[in-house]
Amino acid sequence: MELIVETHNLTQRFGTHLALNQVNLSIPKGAVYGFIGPNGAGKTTTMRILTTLLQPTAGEAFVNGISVRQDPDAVRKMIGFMPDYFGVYESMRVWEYLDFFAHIYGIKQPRRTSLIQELLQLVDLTEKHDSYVMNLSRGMKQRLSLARTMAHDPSLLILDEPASGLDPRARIELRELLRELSRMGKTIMVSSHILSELAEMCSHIGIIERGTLLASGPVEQIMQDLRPHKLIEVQVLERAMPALQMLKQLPTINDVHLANELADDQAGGKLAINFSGTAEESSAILSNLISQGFRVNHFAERQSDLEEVFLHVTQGVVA
Ligand SMILES: Nc1ncnc2c1ncn2[C@@H]1O[C@H](COP(=O)(O)OP(=O)(O)OP(=O)(O)O)[C@@H](O)[C@H]1O
Repeated sequence: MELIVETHNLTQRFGTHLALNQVNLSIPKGAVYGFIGPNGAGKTTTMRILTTLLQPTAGEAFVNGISVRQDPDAVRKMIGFMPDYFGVYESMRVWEYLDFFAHIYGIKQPRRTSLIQELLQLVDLTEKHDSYVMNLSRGMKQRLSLARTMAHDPSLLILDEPASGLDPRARIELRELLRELSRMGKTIMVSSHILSELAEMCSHIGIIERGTLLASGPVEQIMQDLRPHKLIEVQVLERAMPALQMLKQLPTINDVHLANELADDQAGGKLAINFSGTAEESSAILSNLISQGFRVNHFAERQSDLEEVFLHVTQGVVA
């Protein structure tokens, strides 16, 4: 597994306050890495170090194997950073805003003009080419800001709380955009203090609290490690009671109960399975039901699981 971000005992002090405490991050190339923690956990501080805006007190951070301390210029070329504030560009037109940043990145004409068209198309703002930034919605501003971070074609995007303050539609649009960027081969590190904002779009997550990295890795693995007990919901079209009896016999199941009242023994219904096995074992439960003639029309792990992992790991303490 090739890593694009690696930190070794990364530590940051502000006076006597320990904002990061020996953080060891590993982000594989191509990952969508959700960096999650409550307010004040140290997310922005980590991102500022990775983007070379802040020198760490101790420890090391590498991007594509290059040290942020030793060669910050090379690191900057590989990173697109979207901070959690937009900045004061309200009286610029959309194209001027992108032109300004592309110019700073050293992109010459006529390439700059075509690049602006490409970036606007990517973030679905082509029609806003001549609009003033101040007239854009918050979601549009976020997408424009994201377009800006892409101007020099970086391989790593670091996005600080991009979904904060967005309405549900804008959030979905942002999620789609991040998926598209991921398909284009970008590695994305994205922070939030709300896990559900990130849960569906991340391949990996890191959970940080009070400067300490509590867990980090592929989403599935974190779920497996931190919340061995899962809840599987099953719905059968009929014979819920016999299905319950059958499931009780399976050795991989800790407990199973009916999740709704049944009209009679032959009625269909919902079952809730408490289970701590692997994905293969959960698939075997489904095979068992089907091979014994039960007609299953729903079989799923409960969606709130990741949220529970987060609550379980963090204590919700604000530093
Ligand atoms: N320049 C600074 N000087 C002093 N303290 C700082 C500075 N920057 C951050 N801190 C402190 O370090 C801790 C971590 O802050 P950081 O901004 O990294 O948290 P965060 O996880 O990004 O939180 P949020 O979700 O609120 O943005 C906080 O206690 C914060 O007050």
